[in-house]
Amino acid sequence: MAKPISIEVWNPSGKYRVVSTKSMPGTRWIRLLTDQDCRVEICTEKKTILSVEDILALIGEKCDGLTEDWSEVLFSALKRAGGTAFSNMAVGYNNVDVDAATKYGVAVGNTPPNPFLESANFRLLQVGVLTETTAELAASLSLAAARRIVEADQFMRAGLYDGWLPHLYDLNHTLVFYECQMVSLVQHRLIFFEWNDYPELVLPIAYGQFLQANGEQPVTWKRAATMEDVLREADVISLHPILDKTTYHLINKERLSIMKKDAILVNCSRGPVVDEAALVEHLKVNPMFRVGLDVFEDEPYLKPGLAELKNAIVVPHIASASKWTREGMATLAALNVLGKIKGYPVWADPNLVEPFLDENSPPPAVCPSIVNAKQLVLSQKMDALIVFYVVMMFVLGSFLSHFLSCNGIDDCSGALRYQTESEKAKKERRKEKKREKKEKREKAGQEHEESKRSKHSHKKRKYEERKQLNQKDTYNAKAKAIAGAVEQLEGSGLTEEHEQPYSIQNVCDSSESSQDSSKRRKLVATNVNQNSHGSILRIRLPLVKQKDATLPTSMPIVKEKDPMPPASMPVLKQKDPEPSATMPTVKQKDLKPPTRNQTDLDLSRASEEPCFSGRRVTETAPKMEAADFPYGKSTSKRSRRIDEMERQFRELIVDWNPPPLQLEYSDIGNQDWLVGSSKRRSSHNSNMVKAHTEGSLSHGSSVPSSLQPQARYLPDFGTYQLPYVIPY
Ligand SMILES: O=C(O)[C@H](O)CO
Repeated sequence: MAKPISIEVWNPSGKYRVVSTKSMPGTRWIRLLTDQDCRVEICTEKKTILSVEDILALIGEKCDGLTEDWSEVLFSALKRAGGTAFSNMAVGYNNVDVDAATKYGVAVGNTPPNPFLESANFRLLQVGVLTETTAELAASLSLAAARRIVEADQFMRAGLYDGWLPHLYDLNHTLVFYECQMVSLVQHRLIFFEWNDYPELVLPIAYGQFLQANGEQPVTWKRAATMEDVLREADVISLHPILDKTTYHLINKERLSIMKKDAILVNCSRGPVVDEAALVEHLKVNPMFRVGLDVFEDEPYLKPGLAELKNAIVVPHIASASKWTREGMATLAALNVLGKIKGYPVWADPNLVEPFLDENSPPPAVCPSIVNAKQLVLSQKMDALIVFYVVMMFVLGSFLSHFLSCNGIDDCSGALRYQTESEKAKKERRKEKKREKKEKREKAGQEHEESKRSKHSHKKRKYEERKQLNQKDTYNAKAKAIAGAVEQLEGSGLTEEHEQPYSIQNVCDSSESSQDSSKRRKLVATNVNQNSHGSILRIRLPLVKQKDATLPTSMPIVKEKDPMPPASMPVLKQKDPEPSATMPTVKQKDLKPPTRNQTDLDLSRASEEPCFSGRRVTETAPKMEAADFPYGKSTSKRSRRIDEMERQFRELIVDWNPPPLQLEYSDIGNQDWLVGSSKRRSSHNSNMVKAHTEGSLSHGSSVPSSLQPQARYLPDFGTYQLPYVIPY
């Protein structure tokens, strides 16, 4: 039976029993535990190192957590007592059998920095609780060794100093740091000591960046390919590895032998990293070789002979010995235990310790650093800063993606896409509407001119119609070619656009159009579906002004109240009836040949235009039959009806050739009673006909076919004047 261990108890009625084998710096760690219903027992034994029996006695029969050097025996004892948490008050945990702890389901905490946790390198300047303090000591030992401070101190105490000498204790060294997370921070401290005037400092990139960021000239640095290279070249070597089987006796007899005879070796990591016995021998035969040691192979003991060597500086494992660091370590150790007892998740970024160390705010409800968290499958928790960072990256990513796509840049493939900015589209639409209104005004004026044009012979009109038909055919051919080219482009994926068009931007989109907006939407949808891969390519053809706007264009003109979907062909004015040879800007919907609804448009136009014989309609009709017409039976019926009417109109009126007349007397010109106010306008026509009639009479011949009566359009009445009027 082990003798009783002296303890002090905090919060005796606490639900959870937490034992500390040492009195740790500060009181915050105690408060954090007691606030969470923990009874805290602190060993007050004068012994620095407790025996296994002592610890077993401390554990007792019920213990929830504890801090001290630990092995299988202790972990099994802790397990038996119901304990699930252990924490080292140290970053290093070579004193802990982590596998045994894991076997007994006990979480092992440490006090970061922890270079071997995945998140350790998350932030460049993340320092943990020990880093800077350790760096300070490494730098101090380097400087002390380099400047022979301890020797100089002893020299003075021995009364040997009798005046200044030119070569007393001078030195010029290169610094090298081997395998450490703390390099940049060690160097940070070195800059604090203004060691950057040394000719060749071997430094990490991060330090150079740090200096530059602070407006300083980066010191030169280089990265050695092998450790041997470092050892051969360096004047000062500071060791900061963890201790495991790969770093045990890292510095041995052979490696010592390749180092410069006046090199400096510093060790603030773990004693067994250096073969201390070999070191003692090396120091003896190389009096200018110096060491600064914070840790020892048989700590707390020194290898025989070391204590007598003047070229060795030895300090009692004080690398972490600053108030802030040591109190911070105590806090982190306590929070590891508390977090496990409470079932908190594990902090995902253990080197980020500030949230735990801020005395003015409660620490996060997490375990700061559990080294066997993965093995125990403990859940992780990111700190708010990391979450914020991740969220921001996501938001920025989305924004960037949106920005790229809005600017026609495919962020995945890098391919360019046509622009789709709705702003641009709106502007275009506004322009289009203005243009359309202007056209309508012009047309209205042109229709007034129309009566003047009646002097055109039927032949000429037919010629013009044919010409227009040719133009239309040419246009259709070109439009087809363009559509083909566009299809190719679409196929190539170079110009694809992955959204529905905002509207169809041609005259049909006029605000004056009574076209039902839902129909417009339907049309959009239809066309979208027609697109094999769902992409839409928009190219707009420039509107070309007509030279003579009075004549019907070969392209359909959309009437205001046309209930049908917009024509697929754009308005093309006559000035340049051919489509532009340059790449036109036609919207994708504009690429189809005219469809049935265009016929309606044509017909409606024809019904206004006396010169419009209907032939064009007849000729266009077969094409339209073949055209893709997705609007259902009723519309086809209607079209057929219109076709029929058109045909009758043509047969009865347009193409009607009356039999030769024996004109005894004609009162054909005397139609004023019929047209009333249009008398003045029509009088010219009447007179003309009359003159011809009279001429015929005088020649006694039949009326030439060109003078055969025709239906005429009376624009003021919006109706036709038939060749023969039967008064009633
Ligand atoms: O590992 C550590 O944390 C240090 O060696 C303690 O000072």
